[in-house]
Amino acid sequence: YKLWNGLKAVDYVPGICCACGMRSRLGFLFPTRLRSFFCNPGANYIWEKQRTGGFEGEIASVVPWLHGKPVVVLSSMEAMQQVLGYSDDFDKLTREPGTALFGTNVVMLQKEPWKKHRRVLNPAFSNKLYALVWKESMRMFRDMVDTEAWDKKQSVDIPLLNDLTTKFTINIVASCAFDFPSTWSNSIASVGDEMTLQKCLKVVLDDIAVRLLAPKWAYYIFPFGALKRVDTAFSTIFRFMRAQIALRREKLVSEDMSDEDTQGKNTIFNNIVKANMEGGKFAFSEEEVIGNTFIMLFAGHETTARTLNSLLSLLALYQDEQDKVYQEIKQILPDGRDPTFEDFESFTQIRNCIQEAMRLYPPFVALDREVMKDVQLGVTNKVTGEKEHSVVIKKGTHIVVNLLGIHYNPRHFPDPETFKPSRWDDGSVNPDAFGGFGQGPRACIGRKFSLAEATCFAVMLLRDWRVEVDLAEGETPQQWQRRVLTDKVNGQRGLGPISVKFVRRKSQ
Ligand code: HEM
Repeated sequence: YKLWNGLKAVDYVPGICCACGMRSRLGFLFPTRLRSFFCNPGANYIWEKQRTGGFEGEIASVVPWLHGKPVVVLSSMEAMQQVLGYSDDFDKLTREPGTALFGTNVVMLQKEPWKKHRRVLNPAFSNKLYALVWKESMRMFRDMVDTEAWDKKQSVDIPLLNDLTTKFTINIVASCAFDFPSTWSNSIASVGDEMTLQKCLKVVLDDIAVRLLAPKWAYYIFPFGALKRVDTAFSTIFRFMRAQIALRREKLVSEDMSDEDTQGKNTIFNNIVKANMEGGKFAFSEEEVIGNTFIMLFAGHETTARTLNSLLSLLALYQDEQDKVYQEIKQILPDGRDPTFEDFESFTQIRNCIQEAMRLYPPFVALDREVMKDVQLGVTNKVTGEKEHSVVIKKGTHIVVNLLGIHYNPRHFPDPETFKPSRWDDGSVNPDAFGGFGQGPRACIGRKFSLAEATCFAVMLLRDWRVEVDLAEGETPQQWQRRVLTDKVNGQRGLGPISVKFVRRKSQ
C-alpha cells in the first residue's frame, strides 16, 4: 500500500523502489550492502549513482515500501530553477531533522519564519565584512607560515590537507563572524578539554546519523564509543556556544547600544545576540540564538575548507592550470606585494578555478525541498532541453535537487568530467546551471565571505609555492583524481584524505 501511494505521489516517474527512503533515518542506519534483497540507497547514494553513470533521466524517483518518503530527484538546470525559485509551490522540509539537533536556524526554516532570521542577519553581510575577511585571511596565512616555520623550508609535506584548511577556515569564521580572537598557535579550533572544537565539528558531521537515531537514554545505558564521541562533541560545542553568548551579552550590556561605535558593529554574532536582547517583532528566542550561532559556525567554515581541498588538489593535478593562475598573480602583483581586498575581483583565473572545483566537487551535493501543494513539474528532453511533458507531483513529496547530477549533465557542461576553468568565461556554459551556492531566495548568504577567504588563501599560497601531488608509478592525473578524490568522496564527509606537497617557487 505504501509503495502504491508513493508511486502515485511521484506520478509514476521512472526510478527505483527500495526498502528505506533515500533521506530516511533508518536508511542511514542500515547497510547499503544488503541491496540485492533489501534495497537501501543509503546516505551516499548521490555520489554512488554519479560514479556509476548517474541517474537514468533528468527526473527520477526513489520510492520506499517500508520506511521514509517518496523522493523525486531532479538533475537539470530548468528543474533546479523551478524548485529553488520564488514560487510558493516548494519550501524547505516541514520536519527538518537538523532543527532538533542544532536549534531553529536560518538555513532550515520554512519561508515565513525564515524572513525574520534573514532580516536580522542580512545587515552583517556587507563589503565591510568581506574586507575584514580578506584582512584576517592575510593575517592568519602569515601567522600559519611563521608558526609552521615554512619560511625555512624549500618544500612542505601536508599529509592531511583537510586538517590544515579546516583549522584555517574555523579561525576565519571565528574572528570575522564572531569576533573571537584566534592565532595559528593559539587557535579557537583547539579549545575544549576532552575534545578540541575542530574535532567536535568533524564528529558532528561524520556521526550525525548516530545523533539523529539514538534516543537520549541510550547515552546513559550503552557504552558504545560512537555514542560517547557524539555526546562529547555536541556537549562541548553547546557549552562553548552558551559561554560565548553569555559573554557577548555582558559586553553588549556594558557598551552603550546607542553609541555610534557599537551601532557600527553590525557583526554576525552581535546581530544574533542583540536580536534576543532587544525584543520586539524580530526578537530571537534563546533557542534561535543557539541555532543560528551553531549554523554560522558550522556553515561558515566546513564548506570553504572543502572548496579549498578540491581547488588545491585539482591545481596540483592540472599543473598547466596552476601556471595560468600563477601568471595572473604575477601580473596583478608584479612587485611581489601582498594582495589587497581591492585586488579581489581581478583574480579571474582563480575565480574560474574555484567555480570549476565547486562544480566537480560541490560541498553540498544536493538540496532538499518539499512540495507544498500538488504541482506540475516540467520534464525536459535530455539532449535538446526542450520541455517534453509535465508530471504532477503530490503535496508532501520530497524533492532532491541533485546539484552533482546537474554539474555533470553534459547538456549543461560539455565534457563534464574534465577540470576546465576556462569554460566559465569562454561563453560555452550557462552560468545559471551552477548550483554550488544554491539559487533563488535561499541562496547562500555567505557566498562572498567564502570566495574572499578562498581567493586570499589561494593567492597567498600560489604566489610563493607550487602545489604538487604524489602520483603512483604510471598513474595519470585523471587516474589519481578518480582514485583519491572521486572514489573516496562521500556525500556526508566530503573528500577523503588528501596529501599534497608545497614546493617553494624558484623566484623566491
Ligand atoms: C564554499 C562555501 C560555501 C558553500 C558551497 C555554501 C553553500 C550553500 C548552499 C548551497 C546554500 C543553499 C541551501 C539551500 O538552498 O537549501 C547555502 C545557504 C546558506 N549558507 Fe552557505 N555556503 C558556503 C559558505 C557559507 C559561509 C561562509 C556562510 C556564513 C558565514 C554561509 C552561510 C549560509 C547560510 C546562513 C545559508 C542559508 C541562507 C538562507 O536560507 O537564507 N555559507 N550555502
